Amino acid sequence: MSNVLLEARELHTYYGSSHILHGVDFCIHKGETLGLMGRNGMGKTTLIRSMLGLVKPRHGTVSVRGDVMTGGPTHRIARQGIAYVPEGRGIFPNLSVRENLQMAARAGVDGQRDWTFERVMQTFPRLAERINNGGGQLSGGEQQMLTIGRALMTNPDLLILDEATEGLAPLIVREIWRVIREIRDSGIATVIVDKNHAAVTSITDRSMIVVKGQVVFDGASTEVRNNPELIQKHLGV
Ligand SMILES: Nc1ncnc2c1ncn2[C@@H]1O[C@H](COP(=O)(O)OP(=O)(O)OP(=O)(O)O)[C@@H](O)[C@H]1O
Repeated sequence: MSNVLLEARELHTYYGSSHILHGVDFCIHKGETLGLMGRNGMGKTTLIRSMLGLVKPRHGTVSVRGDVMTGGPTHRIARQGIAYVPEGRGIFPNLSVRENLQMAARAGVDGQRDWTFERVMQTFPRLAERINNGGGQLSGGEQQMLTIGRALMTNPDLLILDEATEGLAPLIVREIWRVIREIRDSGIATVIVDKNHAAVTSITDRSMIVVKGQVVFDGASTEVRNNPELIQKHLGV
């Protein structure tokens, strides 16, 4: 049996008449960690949205565990063990931290319940201290942690993190990287989009670089790390 979790072939996605993705191929396997990199506006988020059924690609196919599911529906793709932490935050501000987490709880595709409320509390001690606070009362960093906690409560096989550290204070950023490492080590496959290419390439097995809606690199993260020219050309500021 193949262990590909999520795969895309030849994706072309448009917003109105703007052609954003130009034939993108993508795949991630069980337990794999993948960095998705590229400068602003190159199409990383659009690629993720195209695979999750949040925007319908005009050409190409998306398959989840080998089943073609191009264009969604998103909830069916999520039920296949794929959790998405979008840029910006997706929590319920009027519910407490506890309620936010508990309402997301479910068993994974294979019935696994590794990520319990207690384990999320252990992973995010800061959230444990705020358990009865409303989601809206949390700092930006705590809200980001709660969003990741909610995703973990679904016991996913794949977690997609889009700019999880964006705009957060250095101390919180460090804590989020620690958590991402812990998630990776627990065996959950992860796709990590982040501007910090040094952090991304040190935590992932594989990296993809997207330039103007096309994949210009797909290979070992160590190859990116050891190639300053590649970094300068496609990722440097
Ligand atoms: N809803 C939308 N309608 C029209 N154009 C959009 C929309 N969302 C994104 N775009 C455009 O599509 C292109 C790709 O955007 P996308 O968000 O996928 O890039 P990105 O690589 O994720 O970069 P960023 O880090 O800035 O999010 C950009 O030119 C952006 O302006």
